[in-house]
Amino acid sequence: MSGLFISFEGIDGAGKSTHVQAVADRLRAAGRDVVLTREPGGTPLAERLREMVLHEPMDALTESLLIFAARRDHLQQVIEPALRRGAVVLCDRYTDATFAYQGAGRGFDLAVLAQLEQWVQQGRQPDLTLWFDLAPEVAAQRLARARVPDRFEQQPAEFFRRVNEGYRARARADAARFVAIDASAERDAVWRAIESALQARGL
Ligand SMILES: Nc1ncnc2c1ncn2[C@@H]1O[C@H](COP(=O)(O)OP(=O)(O)O)[C@@H](O)[C@H]1O
Ligand SMILES: Cc1cn([C@H]2C[C@H](O)[C@@H](COP(=O)(O)OP(=O)(O)O)O2)c(=O)[nH]c1=O
Repeated sequence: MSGLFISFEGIDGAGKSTHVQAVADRLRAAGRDVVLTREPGGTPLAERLREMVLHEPMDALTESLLIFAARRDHLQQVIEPALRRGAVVLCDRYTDATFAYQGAGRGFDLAVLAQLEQWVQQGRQPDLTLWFDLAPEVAAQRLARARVPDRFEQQPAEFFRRVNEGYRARARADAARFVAIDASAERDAVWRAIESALQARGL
C-alpha cells in the first residue's frame, strides 16, 4: 500500500490541532499506519530550530532558511521513510505555511521561497491539504482564552488577514490538492467536513 501525505493548514487558532488527533485515531482504527507530526519540527534537530524561529527575533530570510532547514531534516528523517513504508503522514503545517506567513504575512520574496521549496522538497508535496479557512478576528477570540502567544501569535489581525489570503492564493494555484474547510463552523460541522474530504480520497 503506498503512503499518503496529508497536511493541515490555517492561521493560528483555526482549529488544526483540535482535529488532527481525531484524524489519526480514525485512520488507525481503519488499520492504517499513521505518523502524526508537525512543522516547524518533527525531528530533534527540527524541534531545536522551531524553538529559535518561534522565540528569537530574526529577519524574514533567516526565518525562511531555518524553516526550510528544519523541513529538510523532517523530510529526510521522518516523512520520506514513512511514505516509503506505506504510512499515512499527518503533518500539522508544511510549506503552504511558509508562503502564507513568511511570504504573504511578512512580505518575503515568493520567488526565493519557490526556489527553496524546489531545492528542499524536490517535488514532495502533500497529496491532500486541509485548509482551515477562518477570519483572523474569530481566531483571535479563540486564542485569547488559550495559550501564551509566540512571535507569530503576537501579530495584529491585519497580519493574519494577509496570511489567510496567502493560503487562498496557494489553494487557487493547486486546487486539486486543497480542501478548504469553513473553520468558523461548530466543531462537529468542521469534523464532518474533514470526514467527507477523507472519504472522497478513500480514507
Ligand atoms: N470549531 C470551533 N469552534 C470554536 N472553538 C474552536 C473550534 N475549533 C477549535 N476551537 C478552539 O480554538 C482554540 C484554537 O484551536 P486549535 O486547534 O489549537 O487551533 P490551531 O491548532 O489551528 O492553532 C482552542 O481553544 C480550541 O478549543
Ligand atoms: C511551518 C511554518 C510555521 N510558521 C509559524 C506559524 C505558527 O505561528 C508557528 C507554529 O506554531 P503552531 O503550528 O501554531 O504551533 P502551536 O499550536 O504550538 O502554536 O510557526 C511559519 O511562520 N512558517 C512556517 O513555514
